[in-house]
Amino acid sequence: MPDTTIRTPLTREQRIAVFADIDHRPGSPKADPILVVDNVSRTFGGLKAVDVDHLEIQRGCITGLIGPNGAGKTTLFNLLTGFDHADSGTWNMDGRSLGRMPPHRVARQGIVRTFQLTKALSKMTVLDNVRLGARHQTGERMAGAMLPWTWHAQERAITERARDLLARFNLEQKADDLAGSLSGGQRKLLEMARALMTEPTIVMLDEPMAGVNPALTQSLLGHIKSLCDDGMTVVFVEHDMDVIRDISDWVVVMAQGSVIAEAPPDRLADNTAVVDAYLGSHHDQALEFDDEGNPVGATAELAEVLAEAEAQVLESGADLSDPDAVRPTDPPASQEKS
Ligand SMILES: Nc1ncnc2c1ncn2[C@@H]1O[C@H](COP(=O)(O)OP(=O)(O)OP(=O)(O)O)[C@@H](O)[C@H]1O
Repeated sequence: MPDTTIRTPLTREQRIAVFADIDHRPGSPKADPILVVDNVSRTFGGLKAVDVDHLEIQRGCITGLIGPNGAGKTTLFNLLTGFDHADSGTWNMDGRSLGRMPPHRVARQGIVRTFQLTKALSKMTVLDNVRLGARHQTGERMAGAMLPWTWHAQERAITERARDLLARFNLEQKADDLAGSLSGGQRKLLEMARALMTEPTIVMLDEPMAGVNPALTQSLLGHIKSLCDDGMTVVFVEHDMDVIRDISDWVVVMAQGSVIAEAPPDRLADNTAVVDAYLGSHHDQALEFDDEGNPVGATAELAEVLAEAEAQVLESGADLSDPDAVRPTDPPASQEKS
Protein backbone atom coordinates (compact mmCIF):
# COMPACT_ATOMS: atom_id res chain seq x y z
CA MET A 1 0.00 0.00 0.00
CA PRO A 2 1.17 3.55 -0.63
CA ASP A 3 2.88 5.36 2.20
CA THR A 4 0.21 7.62 3.64
CA THR A 5 2.51 9.31 6.13
CA ILE A 6 1.70 12.99 6.12
CA ARG A 7 4.84 15.03 5.73
CA THR A 8 4.91 18.77 5.97
CA PRO A 9 5.52 20.43 2.60
CA LEU A 10 8.84 22.24 2.34
CA THR A 11 9.12 25.93 1.51
CA ARG A 12 11.28 26.91 -1.47
CA GLU A 13 14.07 27.96 0.92
CA GLN A 14 13.89 24.61 2.73
CA ARG A 15 13.94 22.78 -0.59
CA ILE A 16 17.05 24.63 -1.70
CA ALA A 17 18.65 23.96 1.69
CA VAL A 18 17.95 20.22 1.34
CA PHE A 19 20.39 20.14 -1.58
CA ALA A 20 23.06 22.34 -0.04
CA ASP A 21 25.30 19.42 0.94
CA ILE A 22 24.46 17.08 -1.94
CA ASP A 23 27.36 16.17 -4.24
CA HIS A 24 27.12 17.49 -7.78
CA ARG A 25 27.70 14.12 -9.36
CA PRO A 26 25.56 11.49 -11.09
CA GLY A 27 23.75 9.21 -8.69
CA SER A 28 24.48 11.31 -5.63
CA PRO A 29 22.69 10.14 -2.46
CA LYS A 30 19.85 12.41 -1.33
CA ALA A 31 18.89 13.28 2.24
CA ASP A 32 15.42 11.70 1.98
CA PRO A 33 14.99 9.87 -1.33
CA ILE A 34 11.45 8.89 -2.27
CA LEU A 35 12.40 7.15 -5.52
CA VAL A 36 15.55 5.09 -5.99
CA VAL A 37 16.58 3.69 -9.37
CA ASP A 38 19.28 1.05 -9.83
CA ASN A 39 20.89 -0.35 -12.99
CA VAL A 40 17.90 0.32 -15.23
CA SER A 41 18.47 -0.32 -18.89
CA ARG A 42 16.34 -0.38 -22.03
CA THR A 43 17.63 -1.23 -25.47
CA PHE A 44 15.88 -0.69 -28.80
CA GLY A 45 17.59 -2.85 -31.42
CA GLY A 46 21.25 -2.01 -30.97
CA LEU A 47 20.55 1.31 -29.25
CA LYS A 48 20.83 1.65 -25.49
CA ALA A 49 18.11 4.22 -24.89
CA VAL A 50 18.40 4.08 -21.08
CA ASP A 51 21.35 2.93 -19.01
CA VAL A 52 21.04 4.47 -15.56
CA ASP A 53 23.34 3.09 -12.84
CA HIS A 54 21.85 4.87 -9.87
CA LEU A 55 19.50 7.78 -9.34
CA GLU A 56 17.81 9.12 -6.23
CA ILE A 57 14.93 11.59 -6.29
CA GLN A 58 14.53 13.79 -3.24
CA ARG A 59 11.12 13.78 -1.57
CA GLY A 60 8.95 16.89 -1.68
CA CYS A 61 11.13 18.77 -4.16
CA ILE A 62 11.04 19.65 -7.86
CA THR A 63 13.63 17.77 -9.90
CA GLY A 64 14.15 18.83 -13.52
CA LEU A 65 15.35 16.21 -16.00
CA ILE A 66 17.19 17.68 -18.97
CA GLY A 67 19.37 16.40 -21.79
CA PRO A 68 19.78 16.65 -25.53
CA ASN A 69 17.21 15.12 -27.88
CA GLY A 70 17.29 11.34 -27.70
CA ALA A 71 19.01 11.32 -24.28
CA GLY A 72 16.49 8.81 -22.94
CA LYS A 73 14.39 11.08 -20.72
CA THR A 74 10.97 9.99 -21.98
CA THR A 75 12.02 6.35 -22.09
CA LEU A 76 13.10 6.57 -18.45
CA PHE A 77 9.71 8.11 -17.57
CA ASN A 78 7.98 5.31 -19.49
CA LEU A 79 9.94 2.64 -17.62
CA LEU A 80 9.38 4.12 -14.16
CA THR A 81 5.64 4.48 -14.74
CA GLY A 82 5.03 1.06 -16.29
CA PHE A 83 4.42 2.27 -19.85
CA ASP A 84 7.47 0.35 -21.08
CA HIS A 85 9.45 -2.64 -19.79
CA ALA A 86 13.07 -2.39 -18.71
CA ASP A 87 15.56 -5.02 -19.88
CA SER A 88 17.04 -4.96 -16.40
CA GLY A 89 17.14 -2.98 -13.21
CA THR A 90 15.10 -2.16 -10.14
CA TRP A 91 13.39 0.95 -8.85
CA ASN A 92 11.43 1.53 -5.74
CA MET A 93 9.36 4.13 -3.99
CA ASP A 94 9.91 4.30 -0.25
CA GLY A 95 11.40 0.81 -0.39
CA ARG A 96 8.52 -0.77 -2.38
CA SER A 97 9.60 -2.23 -5.69
CA LEU A 98 7.70 -0.86 -8.69
CA GLY A 99 9.37 -2.91 -11.40
CA ARG A 100 7.17 -4.84 -13.87
CA MET A 101 3.95 -3.15 -12.72
CA PRO A 102 1.44 -1.95 -15.32
CA PRO A 103 0.70 1.80 -15.31
CA HIS A 104 -2.53 1.57 -13.31
CA ARG A 105 -0.77 -0.29 -10.50
CA VAL A 106 2.08 2.20 -10.52
CA ALA A 107 -0.55 4.95 -10.25
CA ARG A 108 -2.11 3.11 -7.32
CA GLN A 109 1.27 3.21 -5.60
CA GLY A 110 1.21 6.98 -5.96
CA ILE A 111 3.13 7.81 -9.15
CA VAL A 112 1.36 9.47 -12.06
CA ARG A 113 2.71 11.00 -15.22
CA THR A 114 1.65 13.27 -18.02
CA PHE A 115 2.74 12.98 -21.62
CA GLN A 116 4.71 15.12 -24.07
CA LEU A 117 1.68 15.08 -26.35
CA THR A 118 -1.44 15.43 -24.25
CA LYS A 119 -3.75 12.47 -24.20
CA ALA A 120 -7.07 14.27 -23.65
CA LEU A 121 -9.96 12.43 -25.24
CA SER A 122 -11.18 15.15 -27.55
CA LYS A 123 -14.74 13.85 -28.07
CA MET A 124 -15.38 13.69 -24.32
CA THR A 125 -16.18 16.64 -22.07
CA VAL A 126 -13.48 18.28 -20.02
CA LEU A 127 -15.20 17.14 -16.81
CA ASP A 128 -15.39 13.50 -17.96
CA ASN A 129 -11.73 13.57 -18.94
CA VAL A 130 -10.84 14.50 -15.38
CA ARG A 131 -13.31 12.02 -13.88
CA LEU A 132 -11.56 9.29 -15.84
CA GLY A 133 -8.45 9.89 -13.77
CA ALA A 134 -10.13 8.50 -10.64
CA ARG A 135 -8.89 5.19 -9.30
CA HIS A 136 -10.67 2.54 -7.31
CA GLN A 137 -13.93 3.21 -9.15
CA THR A 138 -16.19 0.86 -7.22
CA GLY A 139 -18.94 1.16 -9.83
CA GLU A 140 -16.70 -0.51 -12.36
CA ARG A 141 -16.28 -3.57 -10.21
CA MET A 142 -18.84 -6.32 -9.84
CA ALA A 143 -19.35 -6.01 -6.09
CA GLY A 144 -19.76 -2.29 -6.33
CA ALA A 145 -22.13 -2.54 -9.28
CA MET A 146 -24.44 -4.70 -7.15
CA LEU A 147 -24.61 -1.99 -4.51
CA PRO A 148 -25.86 1.02 -6.44
CA TRP A 149 -25.99 3.32 -3.38
CA THR A 150 -22.21 2.83 -2.95
CA TRP A 151 -21.77 3.46 -6.62
CA HIS A 152 -23.85 6.65 -6.61
CA ALA A 153 -22.08 8.05 -3.56
CA GLN A 154 -18.72 7.37 -5.17
CA GLU A 155 -19.81 8.89 -8.47
CA ARG A 156 -20.80 12.05 -6.64
CA ALA A 157 -17.50 12.18 -4.77
CA ILE A 158 -15.55 11.69 -7.99
CA THR A 159 -17.49 14.41 -9.78
CA GLU A 160 -17.03 16.77 -6.87
CA ARG A 161 -13.29 16.17 -6.78
CA ALA A 162 -13.07 16.59 -10.57
CA ARG A 163 -14.92 19.92 -10.33
CA ASP A 164 -12.61 21.08 -7.53
CA LEU A 165 -9.60 20.24 -9.66
CA LEU A 166 -11.05 22.03 -12.68
CA ALA A 167 -11.51 25.09 -10.47
CA ARG A 168 -7.93 24.79 -9.23
CA PHE A 169 -6.69 24.83 -12.83
CA ASN A 170 -9.09 27.61 -13.90
CA LEU A 171 -11.01 25.30 -16.21
CA GLU A 172 -14.35 25.24 -14.39
CA GLN A 173 -16.00 27.32 -17.14
CA LYS A 174 -14.95 24.66 -19.65
CA ALA A 175 -16.30 21.66 -17.72
CA ASP A 176 -19.02 20.83 -20.23
CA ASP A 177 -17.04 21.68 -23.38
CA LEU A 178 -15.45 18.95 -25.45
CA ALA A 179 -11.78 18.53 -24.58
CA GLY A 180 -11.02 18.89 -28.29
CA SER A 181 -12.00 22.55 -28.12
CA LEU A 182 -9.26 23.42 -25.59
CA SER A 183 -6.04 25.20 -26.52
CA GLY A 184 -2.69 23.39 -26.18
CA GLY A 185 -2.03 25.06 -22.83
CA GLN A 186 -5.49 24.29 -21.49
CA ARG A 187 -5.00 20.65 -22.44
CA LYS A 188 -1.82 20.61 -20.37
CA LEU A 189 -3.83 21.94 -17.44
CA LEU A 190 -6.51 19.34 -18.07
CA GLU A 191 -3.90 16.62 -18.04
CA MET A 192 -2.51 17.84 -14.73
CA ALA A 193 -6.01 17.95 -13.27
CA ARG A 194 -6.63 14.38 -14.43
CA ALA A 195 -3.30 13.22 -12.98
CA LEU A 196 -4.20 14.71 -9.59
CA MET A 197 -7.46 12.71 -9.41
CA THR A 198 -5.39 9.80 -8.10
CA GLU A 199 -4.04 11.94 -5.25
CA PRO A 200 -0.47 11.04 -6.21
CA THR A 201 2.68 11.25 -4.16
CA ILE A 202 4.98 11.70 -7.17
CA VAL A 203 3.95 13.60 -10.30
CA MET A 204 6.06 13.12 -13.42
CA LEU A 205 5.51 15.75 -16.10
CA ASP A 206 6.90 15.19 -19.60
CA GLU A 207 7.54 18.59 -21.20
CA PRO A 208 4.69 20.35 -19.41
CA MET A 209 5.40 23.65 -21.15
CA ALA A 210 5.56 22.33 -24.73
CA GLY A 211 2.88 23.92 -26.91
CA VAL A 212 1.79 26.34 -24.20
CA ASN A 213 1.33 29.93 -25.34
CA PRO A 214 3.05 32.66 -23.30
CA ALA A 215 -0.26 33.81 -21.79
CA LEU A 216 -0.62 30.49 -19.96
CA THR A 217 3.06 29.92 -19.21
CA GLN A 218 3.16 31.72 -15.85
CA SER A 219 -0.06 30.11 -14.71
CA LEU A 220 1.21 26.64 -15.59
CA LEU A 221 4.51 27.28 -13.83
CA GLY A 222 2.58 28.42 -10.76
CA HIS A 223 0.52 25.23 -10.86
CA ILE A 224 3.65 23.07 -10.99
CA LYS A 225 5.13 24.89 -8.01
CA SER A 226 1.85 24.50 -6.15
CA LEU A 227 2.07 20.69 -6.45
CA CYS A 228 5.19 20.87 -4.38
CA ASP A 229 3.60 23.30 -1.95
CA ASP A 230 0.97 20.58 -1.40
CA GLY A 231 3.69 18.10 -0.45
CA MET A 232 3.97 16.23 -3.74
CA THR A 233 7.29 15.31 -5.31
CA VAL A 234 7.63 16.58 -8.87
CA VAL A 235 9.94 15.26 -11.59
CA PHE A 236 9.69 16.97 -14.94
CA VAL A 237 11.36 16.81 -18.35
CA GLU A 238 11.95 20.18 -19.92
CA HIS A 239 14.04 21.75 -22.67
CA ASP A 240 13.47 25.37 -21.76
CA MET A 241 16.33 26.46 -19.50
CA ASP A 242 14.35 29.46 -18.19
CA VAL A 243 11.69 27.08 -16.93
CA ILE A 244 14.34 24.81 -15.42
CA ARG A 245 15.91 27.74 -13.60
CA ASP A 246 12.56 29.10 -12.47
CA ILE A 247 11.05 26.03 -10.87
CA SER A 248 13.60 23.27 -10.29
CA ASP A 249 15.29 22.76 -6.96
CA TRP A 250 17.67 20.22 -8.47
CA VAL A 251 18.51 19.16 -12.02
CA VAL A 252 19.46 15.73 -13.36
CA VAL A 253 21.17 15.69 -16.75
CA MET A 254 20.95 12.70 -19.09
CA ALA A 255 22.90 12.03 -22.29
CA GLN A 256 22.98 8.87 -24.36
CA GLY A 257 20.80 7.01 -21.88
CA SER A 258 22.85 7.73 -18.76
CA VAL A 259 22.76 10.28 -15.99
CA ILE A 260 25.87 12.37 -16.62
CA ALA A 261 25.47 15.17 -14.07
CA GLU A 262 23.36 16.47 -11.22
CA ALA A 263 23.39 20.00 -9.84
CA PRO A 264 21.24 22.87 -8.68
CA PRO A 265 19.95 24.82 -11.72
CA ASP A 266 22.34 27.76 -11.24
CA ARG A 267 25.38 25.46 -11.30
CA LEU A 268 24.70 23.57 -14.53
CA ALA A 269 26.76 25.73 -16.81
CA ASP A 270 29.97 25.14 -14.86
CA ASN A 271 29.75 21.40 -15.43
CA THR A 272 31.96 20.13 -18.24
CA ALA A 273 29.89 17.01 -18.77
CA VAL A 274 26.76 19.10 -19.35
CA VAL A 275 28.40 21.47 -21.83
CA ASP A 276 30.00 18.52 -23.62
CA ALA A 277 26.69 16.66 -23.81
CA TYR A 278 25.00 19.58 -25.53
CA LEU A 279 27.96 20.35 -27.78
CA GLY A 280 28.51 16.69 -28.58
CA SER A 281 24.95 16.18 -29.63
CA HIS A 282 24.62 19.34 -31.65
CA HIS A 283 27.97 20.13 -33.22
CA ASP A 284 27.19 18.07 -36.31
CA GLN A 285 23.63 19.36 -36.69
CA ALA A 286 22.57 22.28 -38.85
CA LEU A 287 21.97 25.38 -36.75
CA GLU A 288 18.44 26.79 -36.94
CA PHE A 289 17.36 30.44 -36.74
CA ASP A 290 14.03 32.19 -37.13
CA ASP A 291 13.31 35.05 -39.56
CA GLU A 292 14.76 37.57 -37.13
CA GLY A 293 17.98 35.64 -36.73
CA ASN A 294 17.20 34.29 -33.26
CA PRO A 295 18.30 30.72 -32.58
CA VAL A 296 15.41 28.27 -32.32
CA GLY A 297 14.93 24.69 -31.14
CA ALA A 298 18.14 22.77 -30.40
CA THR A 299 20.21 25.75 -31.54
CA ALA A 300 18.56 27.95 -28.89
CA GLU A 301 19.32 25.35 -26.19
CA LEU A 302 22.93 25.18 -27.30
CA ALA A 303 23.24 28.98 -27.38
CA GLU A 304 21.87 29.18 -23.87
CA VAL A 305 24.23 26.58 -22.43
CA LEU A 306 27.20 28.26 -24.09
CA ALA A 307 26.11 31.73 -22.96
CA GLU A 308 25.96 30.53 -19.38
CA ALA A 309 29.37 28.90 -19.67
CA GLU A 310 30.78 32.15 -21.07
CA ALA A 311 29.18 34.20 -18.30
CA GLN A 312 30.91 31.96 -15.75
CA VAL A 313 34.25 32.56 -17.48
CA LEU A 314 33.76 36.33 -17.45
CA GLU A 315 32.71 36.28 -13.80
CA SER A 316 35.86 34.33 -12.94
CA GLY A 317 37.97 36.97 -14.70
CA ALA A 318 39.34 34.55 -17.34
CA ASP A 319 39.80 35.36 -21.03
CA LEU A 320 37.01 34.33 -23.41
CA SER A 321 39.42 34.07 -26.33
CA ASP A 322 41.03 31.09 -24.62
CA PRO A 323 38.96 28.08 -25.80
CA ASP A 324 39.84 26.09 -22.68
CA ALA A 325 38.56 28.90 -20.48
CA VAL A 326 34.98 28.30 -21.62
CA ARG A 327 35.26 25.13 -19.60
CA PRO A 328 35.09 25.07 -15.83
CA THR A 329 38.36 25.00 -13.94
CA ASP A 330 37.13 22.34 -11.48
CA PRO A 331 36.19 19.09 -13.20
CA PRO A 332 32.99 17.57 -11.77
CA ALA A 333 33.32 14.50 -9.60
CA SER A 334 31.80 12.40 -12.40
CA GLN A 335 34.82 13.12 -14.57
CA GLU A 336 37.23 12.33 -11.80
CA LYS A 337 35.46 9.08 -11.06
CA SER A 338 35.54 7.60 -14.56
N1 LIG B 1 9.79 2.69 -29.19
C1 LIG B 1 11.02 2.96 -29.64
N2 LIG B 1 11.58 2.22 -30.61
C2 LIG B 1 12.84 2.47 -31.05
N3 LIG B 1 13.61 3.45 -30.57
C3 LIG B 1 13.11 4.23 -29.60
C4 LIG B 1 11.79 4.03 -29.07
N4 LIG B 1 11.57 4.95 -28.11
C5 LIG B 1 12.69 5.69 -28.03
N5 LIG B 1 13.61 5.27 -28.91
C6 LIG B 1 14.95 5.79 -29.08
O1 LIG B 1 15.55 5.86 -27.79
C7 LIG B 1 16.34 7.03 -27.66
C8 LIG B 1 15.87 7.81 -26.47
O2 LIG B 1 14.60 8.38 -26.79
P1 LIG B 1 13.77 9.27 -25.78
O3 LIG B 1 12.51 9.67 -26.48
O4 LIG B 1 13.66 8.58 -24.49
O5 LIG B 1 14.72 10.54 -25.62
P2 LIG B 1 14.39 11.95 -24.99
O6 LIG B 1 15.56 12.32 -24.15
O7 LIG B 1 13.06 11.93 -24.34
O8 LIG B 1 14.36 12.87 -26.30
P3 LIG B 1 13.48 14.16 -26.64
O9 LIG B 1 14.01 15.25 -25.75
O10 LIG B 1 13.79 14.40 -28.07
O11 LIG B 1 12.04 13.83 -26.38
C9 LIG B 1 16.23 7.79 -28.98
O12 LIG B 1 17.34 7.47 -29.78
C10 LIG B 1 14.96 7.24 -29.58
O13 LIG B 1 15.00 7.29 -30.99
